[in-house]
Amino acid sequence: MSKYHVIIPSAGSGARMQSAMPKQYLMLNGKPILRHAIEVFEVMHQIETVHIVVSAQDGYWAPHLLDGCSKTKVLDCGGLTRAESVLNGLKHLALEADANDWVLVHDAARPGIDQPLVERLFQEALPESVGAILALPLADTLKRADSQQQIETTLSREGLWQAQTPQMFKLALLQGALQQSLDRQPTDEAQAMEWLGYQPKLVVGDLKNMKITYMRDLQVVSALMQAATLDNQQET
Ligand SMILES: Nc1ccn([C@@H]2O[C@H](COP(=O)(O)OP(=O)(O)OP(=O)(O)O)[C@@H](O)[C@H]2O)c(=O)n1
Ligand SMILES: C[C@](O)(CO)[C@H](O)COP(=O)(O)O
Repeated sequence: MSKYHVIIPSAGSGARMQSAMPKQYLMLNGKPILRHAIEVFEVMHQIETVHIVVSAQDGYWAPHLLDGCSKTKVLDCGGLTRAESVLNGLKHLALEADANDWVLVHDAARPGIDQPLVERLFQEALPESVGAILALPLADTLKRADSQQQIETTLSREGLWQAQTPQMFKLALLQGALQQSLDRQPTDEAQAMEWLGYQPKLVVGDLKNMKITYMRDLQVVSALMQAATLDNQQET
């Protein structure tokens, strides 16, 4: 029976956020951003291990960030790119997990993940599928800008999705794909798999699982997460 492991890339500098510290350490709804995802995976019985990959240099990691966690370990093997951080985490995981285990890669900068979304990924990543990612079909019209930031053309949004995470693949397959494509800097795990000719499944995610990239995203994600919590409380 395949097991499920999680790698949380959390070694970025958050340059686009322009905050005093890397964005994954900023407080959101009462806890550091990186803590939200850790707590979701910690309580899921399907998840065997969680490894959070941090930068050995960022100086913000502190052991208390894993208080109360029993299956999460920190790896200070963050790389220069997200793909490198993920690959370094996979190399460590490969020392203790089976090649055929599933690994879910989830951005620390996506605190809005929740258990139903992860279980949707499990259910819809068909057994014969090579893997799957959470994603959202594009809702807005797409424009391409020229160098003057004027509209050059309108692009069809037919069939276009915005990738989210987790992105779930078999451990050895993903490690090999990232190893082979590192110099091409895949923007996500799925792209490394696509370059090998695979077609991972797209599973509908949620707006609250958006990536915190810019300062303005903090309020949006905070509000979406609080609204979801209220909805859950009203349903119970
Ligand atoms: N060398 C890197 C770069 C990014 N990440 C992680 O990958 C996730 C998504 O990346 P992104 O939003 O681009 O984060 P940053 O690279 O920190 O942001 P920026 O591009 O604005 O610097 C984040 O959780 C980030 O910490 C990582 O582990 N290692
Ligand atoms: C993996 C990802 O979050 C999917 O949308 C995205 O590719 C990360 O990109 P970033 O530039 O590292 O934020």
